[in-house]
Amino acid sequence: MENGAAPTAKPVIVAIDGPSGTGKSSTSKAVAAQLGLSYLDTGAQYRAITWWMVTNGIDLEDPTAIAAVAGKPEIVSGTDPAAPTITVDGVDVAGPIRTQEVTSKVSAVSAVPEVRTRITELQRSLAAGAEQGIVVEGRDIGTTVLPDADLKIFLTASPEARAARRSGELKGADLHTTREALIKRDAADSSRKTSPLAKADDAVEVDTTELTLAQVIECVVTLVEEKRAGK
Ligand SMILES: Nc1ncnc2c1ncn2[C@@H]1O[C@H](COP(=O)(O)OP(=O)(O)OP(=O)(O)O)[C@@H](O)[C@H]1O
Ligand SMILES: Nc1ccn([C@H]2C[C@H](O)[C@@H](COP(=O)(O)O)O2)c(=O)n1
Repeated sequence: MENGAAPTAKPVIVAIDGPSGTGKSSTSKAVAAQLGLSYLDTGAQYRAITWWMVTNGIDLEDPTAIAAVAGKPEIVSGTDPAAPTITVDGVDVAGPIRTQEVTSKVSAVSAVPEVRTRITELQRSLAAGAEQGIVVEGRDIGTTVLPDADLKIFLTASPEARAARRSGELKGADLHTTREALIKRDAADSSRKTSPLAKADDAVEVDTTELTLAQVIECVVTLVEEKRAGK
């Protein structure tokens, strides 16, 4: 190098999409931490705006009512993979956005185009500001939010494996009920008109059904490293 400075790696943008319980959050966080990248959980942003709507008594059966207030809450995501944060109007909502009530309503709110436009702007701005690069996980990252991402991954797993993982988290939750709820949410997320859950044509599909989390992380780290090496 002319000035003697070490060459700096170009920021890398990684998009990880897939249905619920395929391991997007666990994988993305670990890959980002291992590679020194930022991390963005876009589902948390949709959950945060849903939490705000529930808290403020917005009629979630009425897309026009949702659209009218979509610009009101200020949503801030912290992108350190070791300690990701999410606030709404300065309130830490990391816990409240994981309640059953929010989970059951988030698909309806996230289907409203004005909500998606708002949240997509936030996501693009965070990705553009990530100095080392970022791992962004969600449903439409490779197709809509960051179509020029350096690497796109689409995680899948059987409904049975996903339900077993979720039941393990929700101590004692009934496997059948959990499986049905996952399938219902996936159907809603895949069938909405605006940027549905979908695999980008140029995404690498990884079926995690028979893989441990450690194996999935290793697989994605290798794919990012190969991409960075120009392979
Ligand atoms: N390959 C795997 N094998 C076993 N368990 C896994 C695997 N990947 C993830 N898990 C576990 O499954 C659960 C769900 O994973 P995670 O939250 O990462 O999925 P997700 O795709 O982000 O789900 P959602 O979209 O609903 O947020 C977690 O408890 C996680 O530890
Ligand atoms: N890019 C995204 C991310 C999430 N959503 C919606 C659809 C999901 O059911 C919901 C919650 O996501 P999770 O926390 O389970 O990852 O948010 C979306 O529409 N687009």
